Amino acid sequence: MHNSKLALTMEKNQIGDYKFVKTLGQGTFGKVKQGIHIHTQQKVAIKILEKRKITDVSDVERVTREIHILKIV
Ligand SMILES: Nc1ncnc2c1ncn2[C@@H]1O[C@H](COP(=O)(O)OP(=O)(O)OP(=O)(O)O)[C@@H](O)[C@H]1O
Repeated sequence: MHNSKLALTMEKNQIGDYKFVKTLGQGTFGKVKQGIHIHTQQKVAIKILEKRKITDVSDVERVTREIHILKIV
């Protein structure tokens, strides 16, 4: 499976071409930050999953389902 995200580098305030602007909220599995594309200024929401919080099979299923739904859009 092709996954370009694997090639992204993460610095303190930036991931790939997106700079972190601020924290939007906190969910069960991690934080959601507002990001802005460094060239186009497009604003996005970036969910940062904390692997240690994904503990059982139902967590994996929930996270996987959300990733699949977001990929369709
Ligand atoms: N696209 C978005 N735009 C703005 N804020 C967002 C966006 N996505 C998430 N947030 C904020 O981040 C918080 C955490 O989102 P996240 O999807 O991780 O968890 P949740 O759905 O609120 O809760 P849970 O993880 O328990 O299901 C949200 O409650 C919201 O405040």
